[in-house]
Amino acid sequence: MNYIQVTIQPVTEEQKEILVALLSNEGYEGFVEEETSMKAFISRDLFSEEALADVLAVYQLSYISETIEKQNWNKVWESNFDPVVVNDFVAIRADFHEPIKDVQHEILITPKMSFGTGHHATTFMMIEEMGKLDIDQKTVFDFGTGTGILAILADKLGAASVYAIDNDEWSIENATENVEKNNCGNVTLQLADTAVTGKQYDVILANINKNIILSNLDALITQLSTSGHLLLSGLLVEDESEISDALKKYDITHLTTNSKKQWICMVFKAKS
Ligand SMILES: C[S@@+](CC[C@H](N)C(=O)[O-])C[C@H]1O[C@@H](n2cnc3c(N)ncnc32)[C@H](O)[C@@H]1O
Repeated sequence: MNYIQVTIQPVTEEQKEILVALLSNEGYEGFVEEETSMKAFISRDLFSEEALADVLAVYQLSYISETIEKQNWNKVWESNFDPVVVNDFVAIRADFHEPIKDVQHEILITPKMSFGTGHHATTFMMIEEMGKLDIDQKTVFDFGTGTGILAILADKLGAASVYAIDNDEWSIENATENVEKNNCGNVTLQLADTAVTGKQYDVILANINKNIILSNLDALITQLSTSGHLLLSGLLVEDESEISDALKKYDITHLTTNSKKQWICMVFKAKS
């Protein structure tokens, strides 16, 4: 499958954060941020000049686009992938990096076309919040697994089982490789595009975006076990009130909202 690489330049740090959110909603799957520019990738059949122009019109930005092959895409990722360390809790690296010392958990990721290397503020905050939960022997659902990073961490934190889904075939392929690389025997991966699974979970992780979270909210809440935790991200600061309003009709307590750059991570607990 061919991809379209869109290069946007010049672009500020703040604009990059917002553009990642807006372009994700349009089907863009990967982003590489450089000093004054960013690259965004989308499969050719989803690319629309009109939709891109609408998003970029917000900041009156210009772009160039080119068709690229899959293997070039991977090289772009690899050359841009530096290890990420989340406090002394988790280090995320590729196997071509040196091992990272003095962290509780190391996660190996082959950075292909999937989102989830720890570089993004949303993944970083989800990892931080997972570190505050007791996941040992718990059942976990990871909605929108990307590279599988959060599912892998849940397994390393002792989860009894982790069910992780993504609607992107490349992500499932990449997550499968990463789950194997990290010897995570309790993770099950599935290609799926809805949070409806018909099962209950002690911990539900959803780092996606506002629209997908809102359209799956009912399933996310009703599948949460008594006293279970729900972690939501992929949300911008301005999305918080809409999510809070949508959750008012459910028996769930809002514990915290953390923020990093323009992004937030919201933590909820089901009532007992
Ligand atoms: C922001 S990434 C998060 C990846 C990873 N969980 C992390 O925290 O870094 C969101 C992921 O959700 C997937 N996704 C988007 N819409 C989805 C849907 N309707 N059903 C399942 N997965 C979806 C995307 O393909 C992408 O891999």
